[in-house]
Amino acid sequence: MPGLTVYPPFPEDVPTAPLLVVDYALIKSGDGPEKEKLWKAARELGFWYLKNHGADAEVNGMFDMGAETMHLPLEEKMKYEQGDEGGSFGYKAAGANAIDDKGTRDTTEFLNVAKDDALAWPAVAHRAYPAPVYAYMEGAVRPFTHKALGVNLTLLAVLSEKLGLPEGSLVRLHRPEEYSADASRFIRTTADSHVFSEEKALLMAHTDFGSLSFLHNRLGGLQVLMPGSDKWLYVKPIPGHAICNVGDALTIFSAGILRSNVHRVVPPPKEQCKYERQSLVYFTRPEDTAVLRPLEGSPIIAEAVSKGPEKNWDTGVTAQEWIARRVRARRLKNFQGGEHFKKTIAGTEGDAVLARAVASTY
Ligand SMILES: O=C(O)CCC(=O)C(=O)O
Ligand SMILES: [Fe+2]
Repeated sequence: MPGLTVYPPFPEDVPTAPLLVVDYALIKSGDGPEKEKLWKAARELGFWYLKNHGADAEVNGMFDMGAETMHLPLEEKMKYEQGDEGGSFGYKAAGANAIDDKGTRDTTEFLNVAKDDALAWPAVAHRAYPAPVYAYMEGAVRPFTHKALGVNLTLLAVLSEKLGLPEGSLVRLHRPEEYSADASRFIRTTADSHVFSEEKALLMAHTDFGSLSFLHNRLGGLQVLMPGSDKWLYVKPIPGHAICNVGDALTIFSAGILRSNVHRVVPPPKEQCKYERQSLVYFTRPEDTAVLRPLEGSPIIAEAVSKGPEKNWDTGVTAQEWIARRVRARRLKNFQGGEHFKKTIAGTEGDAVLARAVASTY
């Protein structure tokens, strides 16, 4: 069973990013200092560890589901490919995406299972998935979706309060029963594509499109671009600790107060690179129809808007449009040269930061 693989430990002599550790049990009990820690992490690095999240069993079930799916013949997985039109649910084959402005093919495959399909099952909300998704639906996919929703909505409520928004503002933009691009993603790169090199990104430098990501890593490879620098640092996986991060939508809703930080995935460090890398993430994204612009009713957001008039945070697009554009831009079939790629893929990080991040990768 995949869950039984024993990996070499993350090397001790590799520098790592200083993520704060937030205790979800304390957050749930309303602990003031812990909420303050989350607030600090979400503004400064935009990444933090989350312990005591209570989803370990569901995460393990999802790794089993994902491994079974990935071991299906390519021909079978291709029946569920996400396509080139900007839809992100379903399977994405290795090589379907560009990872840089030269149009280099990626080597990462993944499967995105929509929250809407998990919650609607046995009815279908959006589409069909490979058989293991259904075999694990009751045992892992639905329970993981529920746990991830619970965690992320709880964190959103705290961030909403800290932003000084009217009660429930952020949670109301993420109602589980409304359609959204929320999804559980299982990611795999095989060991033969891991030549240990920080120059070879498995997942290009990017920011996440949505609101909050709830990530589970067993091997290293994830790196964050340290704010205000050109320095990439590994995020060390810690058993039982999720890695959480802020995505573009929260940056826009808060007029830049919350940080959607640039990150990437490179081959796992040292001995770890001999192993297939698998990871699991739940993306919480705003409801499809939510318009991405700073939220009303918070004095500090209003102040951030007035202080930064050079940055127009009002995108004028819905969450659905924002995500579809960025997904579409990555597909190699839609590649129309470097300038077009950089323009269509851009998130909230600003052209200069992304250009620097991409340039320093390749
Ligand atoms: O695999 C990982 O560690 C990170 C994945 C990621 O950043 C993403 O899918 O957006
Ligand atoms: Fe990401």
